[in-house]
Amino acid sequence: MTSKSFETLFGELTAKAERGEEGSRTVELLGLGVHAIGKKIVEEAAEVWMAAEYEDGDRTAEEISQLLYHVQVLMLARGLALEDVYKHL
Ligand SMILES: N=c1c2ncn([C@@H]3O[C@H](COP(=O)(O)OP(=O)(O)OP(=O)(O)O)[C@@H](O)[C@H]3O)c2ncn1[C@@H]1O[C@H](COP(=O)(O)O)[C@@H](O)[C@H]1O
Repeated sequence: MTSKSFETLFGELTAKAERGEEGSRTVELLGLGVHAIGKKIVEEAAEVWMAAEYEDGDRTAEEISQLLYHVQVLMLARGLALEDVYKHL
C-alpha cells in the first residue's frame, strides 16, 4: 500500500498538470474546469459525511482521501500553492 503525504501528492499533481500527462485524471479534471471540480468536491464531501455516519473508520478515511485529492485539484485549477492555504491555518 502506498503512503503519500498531502505535500507529496500536491507535488505529484503539480508535475502531472505541468506536463499535461496523458491518461491523468488530474489533467482531465483540470480540463473540465473549476465548476466541474467544485461539483466533485461537494459530492466527495457528502460521501465523507455518509461514511462517517454509517461506515467504518477505514472507509471514512478512504473518502477523506478522495476529498483531499479533489481539493488539491481545485487548488491547481485556481493557481493556489500550499503556502496560500497554510497561511490561513
Ligand atoms: N488520490 C487520488 C484520487 N482520489 C480519487 N480519485 C479519482 O476520483 C475518482 C473517485 O471518484 P468517484 O468515485 O466519484 O469516481 P467516478 O464516479 O468514476 O467519477 P466521475 O468521473 O463520475 O466524476 C476515482 O475514480 C479517481 O479517478 C483520485 N485520482 C487520483 N488520486 C491521486 O492522484 C495521483 C495522480 O493521479 P492521476 O492524475 O490520475 O495520474 C494518483 O497517483 C493518486 O495518488
